[in-house]
Amino acid sequence: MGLSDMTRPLTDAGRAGLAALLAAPRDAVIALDFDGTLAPIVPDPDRARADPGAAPALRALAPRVGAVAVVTGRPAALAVEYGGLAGIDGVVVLGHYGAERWENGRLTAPPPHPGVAAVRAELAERLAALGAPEGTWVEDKGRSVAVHTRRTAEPTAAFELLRLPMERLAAEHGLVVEPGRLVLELRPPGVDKGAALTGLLRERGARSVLYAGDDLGDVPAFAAVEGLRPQGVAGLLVCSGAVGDAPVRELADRADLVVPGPAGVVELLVALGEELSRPAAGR
Ligand SMILES: O=P(O)(O)OC[C@H]1O[C@H](O[C@H]2O[C@H](CO)[C@@H](O)[C@H](O)[C@H]2O)[C@H](O)[C@@H](O)[C@@H]1O
Repeated sequence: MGLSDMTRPLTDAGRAGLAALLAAPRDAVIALDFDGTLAPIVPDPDRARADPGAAPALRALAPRVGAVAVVTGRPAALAVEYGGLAGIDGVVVLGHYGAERWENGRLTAPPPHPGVAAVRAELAERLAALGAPEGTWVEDKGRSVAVHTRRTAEPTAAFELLRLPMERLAAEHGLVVEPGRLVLELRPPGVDKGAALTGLLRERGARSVLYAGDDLGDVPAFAAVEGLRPQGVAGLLVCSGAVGDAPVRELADRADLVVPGPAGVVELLVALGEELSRPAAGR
């Protein structure tokens, strides 16, 4: 297939990022968000699965680059399961915004934050008292709890109704709210995808990075890539423009390339794999 017009960056910085990745792939990290980037958005988070082309594309890329990483708000083990990543050598999964790390079948994680248990105990009563509309659904993620409004009759209105009260509840217990696509996640502070990505890039001595994301939780990773460019790490920022929902404007505006959802991300990954499998000078 090769790099088509759809998979070519539109900015000078993005073209420089892609050129650096192709010239020295072993010095490159390819890092991807999960929901909305590798997996299409669906109403029930338990049913989210990576695009069928994602795992084969990552399997082809992993031996050719410095690292392939999935950087997600999901528990790392769930992203491994829903992504079909278990048997792919060289994939690192940074879960819970970087609090967890899965690599070679091993999960490392800090002890749970006590505020999560406190919020868990109070949440149902608080939501009822706030008049949370029917369809409001709580995802218990172990290290955090996420309040989803996608399945209510008016998801955006429900999200706005709950946003401030959830911020207050989180603060009462030393947590923060991570807003996402029709979801308010109450989670421990001190981690974000920017710090998680930067740590991995430093660990691998990366000289280039491709990062693809679709949601507000990916903004710190975009900012990290932008901040590393002047330090000599070339970066290609890809926005997975959600199919169905409007794309997150902040990401689309900062991206070097916008692709149509997970199918577009997979098309890009496949094209990169093919490009890297061709014999080329210097590789
Ligand atoms: O960092 P990510 O991998 O993008 O995870 C962010 C959140 O994704 C999930 O919620 C989103 O996807 C769901 C399934 O498609 C969708 O129903 C929901 O509306 C989206 O917000 C996940 O459920 C959350 O726990 C993650 O934090």
